[in-house]
Amino acid sequence: MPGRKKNHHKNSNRARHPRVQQSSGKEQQERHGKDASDSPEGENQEQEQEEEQPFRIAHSDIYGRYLVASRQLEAGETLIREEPLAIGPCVSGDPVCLGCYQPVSLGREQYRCPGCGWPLCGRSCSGIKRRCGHTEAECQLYGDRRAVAGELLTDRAGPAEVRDLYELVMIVRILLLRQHDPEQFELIARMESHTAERRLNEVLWRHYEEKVVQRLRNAWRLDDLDAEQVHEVCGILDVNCFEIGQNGAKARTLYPSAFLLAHDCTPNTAHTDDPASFAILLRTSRRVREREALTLSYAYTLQGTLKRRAFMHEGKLFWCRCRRCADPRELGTDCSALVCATCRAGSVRAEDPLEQSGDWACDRCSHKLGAKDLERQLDRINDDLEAIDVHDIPGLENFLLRYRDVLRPNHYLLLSAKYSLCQIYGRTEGYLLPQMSPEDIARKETYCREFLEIVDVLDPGLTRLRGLIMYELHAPVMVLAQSAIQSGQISRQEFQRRLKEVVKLLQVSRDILCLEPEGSTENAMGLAAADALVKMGC
Ligand SMILES: C[S@@+](CC[C@H](N)C(=O)[O-])C[C@H]1O[C@@H](n2cnc3c(N)ncnc32)[C@H](O)[C@@H]1O
Repeated sequence: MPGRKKNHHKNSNRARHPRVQQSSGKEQQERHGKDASDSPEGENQEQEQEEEQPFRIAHSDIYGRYLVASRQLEAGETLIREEPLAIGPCVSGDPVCLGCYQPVSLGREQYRCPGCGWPLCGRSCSGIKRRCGHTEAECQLYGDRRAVAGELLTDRAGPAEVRDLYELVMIVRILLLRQHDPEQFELIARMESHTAERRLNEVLWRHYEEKVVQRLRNAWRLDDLDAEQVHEVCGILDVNCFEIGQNGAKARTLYPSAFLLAHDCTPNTAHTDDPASFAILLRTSRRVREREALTLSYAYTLQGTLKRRAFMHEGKLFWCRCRRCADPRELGTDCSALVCATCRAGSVRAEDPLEQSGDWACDRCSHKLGAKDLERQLDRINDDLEAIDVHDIPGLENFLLRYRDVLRPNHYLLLSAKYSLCQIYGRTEGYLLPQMSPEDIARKETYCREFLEIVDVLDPGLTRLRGLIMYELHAPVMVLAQSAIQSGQISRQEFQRRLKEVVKLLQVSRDILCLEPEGSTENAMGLAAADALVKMGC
């Protein structure tokens, strides 16, 4: 889930988000799943005051600590706006500037920090000597270890080496906080790390022992390193980090209270981040009942149950058992179903989706498939999709054709291709709207509608995906309506009906996308929607 701004005071995080209240002892004992409309007992005056706050902390055996709505919340209410306690590059093979997290190259021409040799976007990067960027303390530490840090980052370094070096940055930053800002460090140290469970996973534990603890101790000569504490920090990062970034920047962040949100595969909040301060802006995406858990999705919502659950289990150490995960049809979307390879008529779905390694079965014949085989098949199809250039319209169309007899139409891999097509039809040379045939325009409209139907169920309300797809949909509806009225194919009345739909699509996408931070691509689309409405006289 995740700038450059004036130095923020260490207390600013706490000042800029609503005060988080602890819930009553009674509520802390409450298990998740209890009817959210139950009225809390033992309400007192103090609690009445708390009603002013949009949320408070509760506790359950399943979620641990989590946030609940302290009153009914309407869609679009701001819940949290807070700056990160810690920020650093994501764990990937892509080098970024340590100040602003924009991509950099590792070639000779790339500007480097004179102090430590790490690549920076330029000497005027706004993140230099800033708390949310490349600090003096970090520069000195790396500078003293040039031979094991910055100097290895050349264009001869492979992606694994680059990844390993960048992975250390945020860990080192948190360890530096321990010395330079113990109060902030303490807030991070209180986050869930799942260290005991992680220790049982030999592969994972060895990775962090070799790539992090031993490297920092032996190569980086951080002699006073407490190995347990480093493992704890690694766990905290894996469990609590948001991946953020706008306009090409990519960073991971820890926030003082947003980390408390529980996961749900159809969440009731949406968030974005401010490109200048890296602050998270968290809002309700739909109406939330009093005492309902506030949730966000830790995984990409438009993935199948098998993948989402595996992701959560691997990184966050829990098996999701939400309503969507428990339903073989994923709330009616069927976005994990396959076409039966035996009878070619039935649909293959998980017999019990909460049983990760259980069988998948056809609803028409006796065909069954083990989850492992299915995973391998899906991985192969996914590799095929990944191999297609994001602007390759014929390639993506061909992908849809190739797999239409293998995957059900709403399967998440087909949806992923359709989503790309929704965005590139009308924006790619050769397929700009005036260049497109009526058939291609109608195809864009169909993909947008199919995608929107699923997003309405899986990521409903004021969510970025809905805003984006509605903006994409308005154009083909408008163009086709205009050509249909001009050629006399539709009546004036039908034309008016279609125009009304265009206005509605633009209004909703404007309302959603204008919530995105200024300067972001999404916000620009929101402004374009607003502009189009003005031109239409609305
Ligand atoms: C980012 S932390 C959330 C805060 C955490 N509950 C705490 O007390 O610090 C993520 C962890 O919360 C728990 N969690 C969140 N959502 C959950 C869910 N839907 N089911 C089970 N556990 C969940 C898991 O232990 C997960 O690793």
